[in-house]
Amino acid sequence: MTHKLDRRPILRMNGIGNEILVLDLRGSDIVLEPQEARAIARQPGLKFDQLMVLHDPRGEGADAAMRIYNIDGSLSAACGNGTRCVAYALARNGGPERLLLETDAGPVRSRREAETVFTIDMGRPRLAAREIPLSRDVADTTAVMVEPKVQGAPNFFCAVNMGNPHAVFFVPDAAAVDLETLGPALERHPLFPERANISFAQLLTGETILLRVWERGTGVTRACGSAACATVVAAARTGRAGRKAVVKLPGGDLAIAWGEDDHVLMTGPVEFEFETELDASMFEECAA
Ligand SMILES: N[C@H](CCC[C@H](N)C(=O)O)C(=O)O
Repeated sequence: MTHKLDRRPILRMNGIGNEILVLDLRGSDIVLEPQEARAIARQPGLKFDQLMVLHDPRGEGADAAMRIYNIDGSLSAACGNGTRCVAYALARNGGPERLLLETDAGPVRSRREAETVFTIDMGRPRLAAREIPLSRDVADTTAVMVEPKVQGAPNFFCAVNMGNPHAVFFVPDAAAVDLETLGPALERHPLFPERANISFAQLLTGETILLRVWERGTGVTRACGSAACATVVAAARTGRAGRKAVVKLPGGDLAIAWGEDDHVLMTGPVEFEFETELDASMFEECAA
């Protein structure tokens, strides 16, 4: 049996514990179906939080276009940790140290800071209710009321779109939050027509924030880069912290800076784990 993805190399990496696969399909017109992404996630050692697939760019000067799959096969237009992994994947073996990547949320730039440390320009946060998107037209997205209420959840959150939708709840003790229960209930709350990534943030100092995240389409992860960006934007908008902060996630730290030009920069490390190949047998169930 043959399959369009047979013998395609795939890299397994992580960005501070966010489990990432990178699949470079440039030079082909192959598009991965959601069920094929889910089939890859079922392979031993290939379970991922996000699968970053590279395609030929549409525009001049861009290095690649990215399609980003969650473990449930749904697509996200942004993934900070995965974008650092892509930057490493293309820079290794003497490739470019600066990239321009196309996403459905607009262009994203990366630059190498050290062997395995990269800064990603995640672009401008979008803050209007229809841009998050929220299903209610609230004027102030810094304090959106959870209505209908969710038992055990705080009543208010700050909404930020970083290319993907985020709800940030500030709590006194992030470790005490029941993420497995509140995460799914809030991800699919009627306020979010496209679902949302759900963050619980605890201010440690004016420039250090502890963060735990339930990711849309994936669940609990050890880190989420776009959520770290959304959290610093939310903290700055509400006067809780400055525009530069270190966000401490279960898998490690990210340095976030919301610049005067409105762009959010995220700096952090990546770890290369292994390279392997896809093979046709992985997709047998998809064909059935
Ligand atoms: N882990 C990613 C975000 C994944 C977001 C995805 N779960 C969605 O928006 O559907 C990050 O580092 O930014």
